[in-house]
Amino acid sequence: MIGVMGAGAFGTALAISLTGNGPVTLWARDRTHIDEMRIAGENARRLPGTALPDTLRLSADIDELQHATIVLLAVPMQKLRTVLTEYAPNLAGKTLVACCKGVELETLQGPVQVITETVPDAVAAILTGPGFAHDIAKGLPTAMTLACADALAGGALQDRLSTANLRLYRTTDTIGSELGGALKNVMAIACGAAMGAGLGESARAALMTRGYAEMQRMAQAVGARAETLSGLSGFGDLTLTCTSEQSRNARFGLSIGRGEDFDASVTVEGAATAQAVQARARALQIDMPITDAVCGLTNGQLRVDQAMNNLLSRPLKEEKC
Ligand SMILES: NC(=O)C1=CN([C@@H]2O[C@H](COP(=O)(O)OP(=O)(O)OC[C@H]3O[C@@H](n4cnc5c(N)ncnc54)[C@H](O)[C@@H]3O)[C@@H](O)[C@H]2O)C=CC1
Ligand SMILES: O=C(CO)COP(=O)(O)O
Repeated sequence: MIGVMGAGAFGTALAISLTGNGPVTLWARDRTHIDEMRIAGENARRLPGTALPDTLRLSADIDELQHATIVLLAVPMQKLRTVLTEYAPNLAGKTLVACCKGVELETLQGPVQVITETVPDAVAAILTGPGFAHDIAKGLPTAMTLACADALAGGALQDRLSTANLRLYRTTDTIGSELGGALKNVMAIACGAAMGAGLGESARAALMTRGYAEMQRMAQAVGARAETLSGLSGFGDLTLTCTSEQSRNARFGLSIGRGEDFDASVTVEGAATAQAVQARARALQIDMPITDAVCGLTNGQLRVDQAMNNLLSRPLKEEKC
């Protein structure tokens, strides 16, 4: 049995998709939400419009994941440690697959390291890459990355979690995979802000490309493989997120560019991640000007015109990572 913790958009979409492979239990901490989903036959709060399969088990009782060998962790990055710490006794010895994208603000760690610290005897993996919850829930064709440092366990997970429409590629590079997914959200905020402020598609292409150079710089400084960043979890997800208004990070950026308010209850991973990455980049003396710009935009210290001016007035340089 596969367990999914977190009945948000992504957890629900993965749970729907995986029911074709065998028994799945979707767990949420909020019993009222579970009852609502049982009555409505859909997750109206987070994934309206897609029916939940009859075979999908819904539960607010963590003991129902007792027989799950694999548990997907589909909660926001900044909540991952709290959830894992609370339920560590229930999760010991299982294969835990992070489905979140980001860097923890307090520790500057990614999801795999957070799993390893909180549930030391678990096998830790991450599922990341270009895929919107709504697309996956509808069964549209999607390809993503499954990263696990243990190659054997990663191969087994790839088999268990791939479906007819969700094609997983495996890697042992967990650091590169999680950084790609975390950093693309920062770049999506930058791209959204540029589009919202009317700076144009050429500016967006420049931000995506130089943003990708920043992603490569940071990833390689912390031991990731360059090829991982050029794959689905890096370049693939950067492309999707920076060019689609389905992305909440891009929409958040758009609202900044347009000077509009944004619903604070929407999960936007890139804002906290930008601050965490900036702190890590400073400690490692890595130049990340677009990340700096996003920090300034999201903490209200910079307007879009000031942020763009900072980027444009940097010394001219040779094009490289
Ligand atoms: N929505 C999407 O298209 C995709 C999302 N992701 C990633 O998945 C992660 C989750 O995102 P979504 O599901 O979209 O967000 P969401 O906002 O739809 O859902 C988050 C869920 O986490 C639950 N949650 C929050 N704190 C919790 C806690 N302490 N204990 C238990 N549950 C808690 C919330 O109740 C909510 O149901 C993010 O890191 C996101 O980047 C990755 C790929 C696609
Ligand atoms: O990560 C995603 C698609 O791969 C979803 O992006 P948002 O979190 O910006 O909506």
